[in-house]
Amino acid sequence: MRFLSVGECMLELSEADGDLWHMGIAGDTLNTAWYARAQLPAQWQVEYGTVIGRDRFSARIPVFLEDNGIGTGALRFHETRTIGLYAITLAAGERSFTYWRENSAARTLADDPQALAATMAGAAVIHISGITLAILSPSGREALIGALAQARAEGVMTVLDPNIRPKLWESPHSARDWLTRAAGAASVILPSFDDEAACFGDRTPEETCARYAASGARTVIVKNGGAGIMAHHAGEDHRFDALEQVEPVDTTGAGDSFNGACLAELATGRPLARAIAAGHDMARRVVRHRGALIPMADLV
Ligand SMILES: O=C(O)C(=O)C[C@H](O)[C@H](O)CO
Repeated sequence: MRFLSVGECMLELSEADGDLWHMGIAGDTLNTAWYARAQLPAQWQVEYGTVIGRDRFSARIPVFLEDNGIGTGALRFHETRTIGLYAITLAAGERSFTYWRENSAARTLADDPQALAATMAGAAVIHISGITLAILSPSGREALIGALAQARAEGVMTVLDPNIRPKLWESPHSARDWLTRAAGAASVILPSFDDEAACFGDRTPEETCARYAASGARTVIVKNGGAGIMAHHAGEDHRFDALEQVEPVDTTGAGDSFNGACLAELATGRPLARAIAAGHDMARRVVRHRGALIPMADLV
């Protein structure tokens, strides 16, 4: 069984001490693959699909993936571009990002629809995010949504986390339009309420859940920063209580880690409540750690 996550991973700078910064590798879809790897049984293959360059910084990516049990069969190469970079700044544990990624190799990941389809062939789960869409050209977005819709029609679990980053979209209108189209190709949608409220004007998690359920997804789980979760699954609505809150050190990757653990449980046929509990447990660990990724050795 193959779990494939497609998007952009970057060099990640997180503050260490004054002018010293720690360099890691992260990116929302990679983060989700990472936590899915930690949660899935060993017989599952987890792969990360992106485009990287031929330079030394890009060369770190396949080594990093392989060292951590993530397959590189879906990696492709751009001859002249390189990978992007982002830095995390923190205010009372809440993160914000600065990006240097305008011309990254990953922006070309859907330029060749045949190569994209070959990457996706044979996967049981395909995960993308709103960031994957936001970085693409309009024709790349069309190609990616088309490939996802095709996979869904063939019975693949197709997953969208809208993960809305206003800085990456041309306009709020464009974000709403493309995300609504992508939602129509997803069987599982994992939005975060605060992002959706800001972009779509949803007043409650119930509204977010109903809007995405109307696009035809089998499963919608509305993350809410550890507060109560609203979900829709197999035609029914469900509410899950808030869990005990933890004091965050850095919230980077919280939603992605929730996705990874939760999807691992759903993909292996576990009940919704167990999948949500696994997602929460993972996210509570991640917010107590600096940067998006807890070392794999500490997870498995
Ligand atoms: O913002 C992005 O594009 C990133 O992928 C950086 C972070 O790792 C991600 O946003 C966390 O969800």
